[in-house]
Amino acid sequence: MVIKVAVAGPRGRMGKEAVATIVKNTDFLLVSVLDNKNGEEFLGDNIPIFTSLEELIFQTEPDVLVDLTVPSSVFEHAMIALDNGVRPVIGTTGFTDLQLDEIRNKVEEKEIGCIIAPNFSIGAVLMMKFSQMAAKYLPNVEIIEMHHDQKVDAPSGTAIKTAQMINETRTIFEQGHPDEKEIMEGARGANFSGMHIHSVRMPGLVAHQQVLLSGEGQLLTIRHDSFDRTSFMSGIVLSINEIMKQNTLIYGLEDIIL
Ligand SMILES: NC(=O)C1=CN([C@@H]2O[C@H](COP(=O)(O)OP(=O)(O)OC[C@H]3O[C@@H](n4cnc5c(N)ncnc54)[C@H](O)[C@@H]3O)[C@@H](O)[C@H]2O)C=CC1
Ligand SMILES: O=C(O)C1=N[C@H](C(=O)O)C[C@H](O)C1
Repeated sequence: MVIKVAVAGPRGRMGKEAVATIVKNTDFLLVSVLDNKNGEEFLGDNIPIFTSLEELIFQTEPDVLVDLTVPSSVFEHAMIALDNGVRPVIGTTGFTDLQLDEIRNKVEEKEIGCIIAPNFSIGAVLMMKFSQMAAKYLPNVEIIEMHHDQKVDAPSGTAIKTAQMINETRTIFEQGHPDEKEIMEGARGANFSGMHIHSVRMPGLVAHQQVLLSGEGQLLTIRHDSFDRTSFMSGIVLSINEIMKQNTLIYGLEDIIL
């Protein structure tokens, strides 16, 4: 069966790459795209562009909505898709915990699958998993994520997910000196259960993260680099195929890849 796919954010950095990947894949049919800044009626020769998700769903009946937009619209897209029986595959980051809970509840109510993948690249998923394993033995953790300077959310979705996974194996404690004081605000980064997350934004970067884990007299560094957005595409293909078989919320690809 060919899977009918719609893409939200088709003209963004990730959206363009995803559209090209989906069009090339003979298991998928790109039926429509959702963009907030329209001007034309079609993307390429014949893919209709919509500015209303409800209208897109009504007219083109996708099985899956791939969302690669912005933190301020992704939650609404996910809820509309689920309410209309369309399975979301979400790469957009910047969800709040409350929004994640609401999506989880909606997925349970509707009994259709939804994937939220903070990072679609296999290397990044392995970096998160290895960091989770290592933190059990080396519980002093600092996460340094580095991205291009057009990114609107900080910390990155990958850094938050890494910290959440580490939190499952690391005994919670406040790192650093008990009397530590920031002379300049933000010097120690964000604090997640006592471990710290630092966000770097610079032109020329794509998506990079290193996790520093230390113990007595030793430091382990686990690093992943995405040099190109093609690194995310196999995860998007896997997610579109997988979500057709699922009826729960999958948050992070580690549960379906590893
Ligand atoms: N999960 C993953 O592996 C990855 C996730 N991302 C995330 O994907 C998202 C997009 O990243 P980029 O492509 O770099 O951003 P971008 O800014 O290049 O693209 C976003 C696109 O969404 C469009 N857009 C904004 N609001 C919209 C709406 N309401 N409806 C439809 N389209 C809308 C914009 O016009 C823009 O073309 C970000 O949240 C980023 O963090 C990025 C790379 C990998
Ligand atoms: O905005 C990006 O570029 C990326 N966003 C995701 C995140 O916030 O973790 C995934 C990847 O790091 C690229």
